[in-house]
Amino acid sequence: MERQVQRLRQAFRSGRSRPLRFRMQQLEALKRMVQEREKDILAAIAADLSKSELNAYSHEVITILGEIDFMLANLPELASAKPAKKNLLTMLDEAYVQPEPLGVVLIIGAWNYPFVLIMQPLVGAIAAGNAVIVKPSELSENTAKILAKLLPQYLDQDLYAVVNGGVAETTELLKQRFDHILYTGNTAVGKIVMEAAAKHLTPVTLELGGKSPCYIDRDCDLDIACRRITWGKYMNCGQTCIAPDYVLCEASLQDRIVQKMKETVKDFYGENIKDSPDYERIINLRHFKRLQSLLEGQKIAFGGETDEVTRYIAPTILTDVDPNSKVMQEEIFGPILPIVSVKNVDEAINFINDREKPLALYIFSHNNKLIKRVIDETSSGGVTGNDVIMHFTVNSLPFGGVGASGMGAYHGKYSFDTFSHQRPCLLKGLKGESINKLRYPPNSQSKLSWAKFFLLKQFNKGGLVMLMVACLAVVAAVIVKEYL
Ligand SMILES: NC(=O)c1ccc[n+]([C@@H]2O[C@H](COP(=O)([O-])OP(=O)(O)OC[C@H]3O[C@@H](n4cnc5c(N)ncnc54)[C@H](O)[C@@H]3O)[C@@H](O)[C@H]2O)c1
Ligand SMILES: CCCCCCCCCCCCCCCC=O
Repeated sequence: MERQVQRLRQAFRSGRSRPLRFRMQQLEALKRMVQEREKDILAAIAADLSKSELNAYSHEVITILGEIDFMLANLPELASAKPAKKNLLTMLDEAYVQPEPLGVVLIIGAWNYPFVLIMQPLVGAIAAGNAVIVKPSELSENTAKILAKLLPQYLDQDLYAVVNGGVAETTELLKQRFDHILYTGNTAVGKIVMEAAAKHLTPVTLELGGKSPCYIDRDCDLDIACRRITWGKYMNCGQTCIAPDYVLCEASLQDRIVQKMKETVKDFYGENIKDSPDYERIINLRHFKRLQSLLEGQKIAFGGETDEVTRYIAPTILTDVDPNSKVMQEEIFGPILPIVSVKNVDEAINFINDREKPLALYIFSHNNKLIKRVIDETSSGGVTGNDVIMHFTVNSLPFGGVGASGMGAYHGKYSFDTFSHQRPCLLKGLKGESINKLRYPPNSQSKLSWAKFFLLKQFNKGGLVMLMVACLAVVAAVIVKEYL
């Protein structure tokens, strides 16, 4: 591992990853890879997640092509130096912010969207000019293999590497020094990553999880709300970081919600859900049994059927759920939707604020003021109003968590910024030395007054005129002294 990281560091030190043209070429190659090897990529995702190739495309590939196109269109501007406002002392100088690559970065992906969760950060890391090691999840082994096979065929092999493996290999990798680590996965491992990074003062982006609440107001279109919640909850068999984890609503709405979601499930997946190509399966037996245990002691209003052989769990809704029951103590990350009754939106807000900050928050209401109030009085990684999941698809929005659901963000411009150092640059001339006497010792009250005047810029309109006059006098004096 150490030799591999050193090799990438040497390649980074060569400066080859910095020229804009090179970065664009690598991104264009990545796009070619996705397009030319689409069938292999879809087959790998499908095999890992028991997913149709249509869903593999719409859940993962489409996002990556969109991200690459965004970066190709915007990279020249993103990577350009940004002129900065100056103060009176530096008004004759050049001040700007220069984005620069961080160095060698590590991207650790998770199994539930195995292609997106490696490729989307990779696009940003390449765009920012870094060398990159990606470590796909060992649980989505087919996607991990295809990435290890294809990326070296399309990308510069000295600057971009794939390391496959599980806990042992990831642990070894985390002993190395990186210039940034973007980790996607559960909170417990997020702490391990952060602890390892701390040893090298490596900044981290932690894309974690949590229980994303979905509040349904009594004043809302229940048909549309239930259709959208059903889509986001049971997509990928509920194994989505920002899936609505549980519903909060007044008790009087519960039965109608169940009925409408039941009808929508039938509409989406047909009479025999098991036969639907659009309904996936649980990733492994460990998660299957974990999810089965969450059903124990619960009132199953809909679904609940399971098949261990195929790791099938039916779209399931639980009603009258006790907030202290097991299903409400951990991220569900499966096709089980608990409904917890609250008296009103005040109680919903308190319920949300009494728990860890979630990765996402959803509110359904006709009342936009209520939606904005819930947003203002709670916190979450992100929000979608009157829908679920969709904030993930807007790459002008930063995607990330807060508190226990993560730190940092990426997507679009935010990926570029995450993998860049925004370097402040001030270029001064060698003239105008007389003004610098203000800061040289010996200090004095007069110098201090001038310093306040030049640096604090606290003056009223009248002072503005005085300022202009004073500036002109100073500039004239400098010109006379320095140039004549
Ligand atoms: N915020 C996001 O963008 C996002 C996206 C997907 C998933 N998630 C969250 O991720 C979680 C599901 O992912 P998961 O954790 O089951 O995925 P996972 O099991 O694939 O693990 C994620 C990565 O961590 C590594 N890993 C696992 N255990 C480790 C250890 N002890 N030491 C070092 N590395 C280790 C794995 O090799 C893998 O690459 C959920 O909480 C979900 O909400 C978040
Ligand atoms: C024609 C409309 C197509 C809409 C496609 C919507 C795709 C949603 C993709 C969601 C991916 C969520 C990944 C979240 C990562 C956490 O698990």
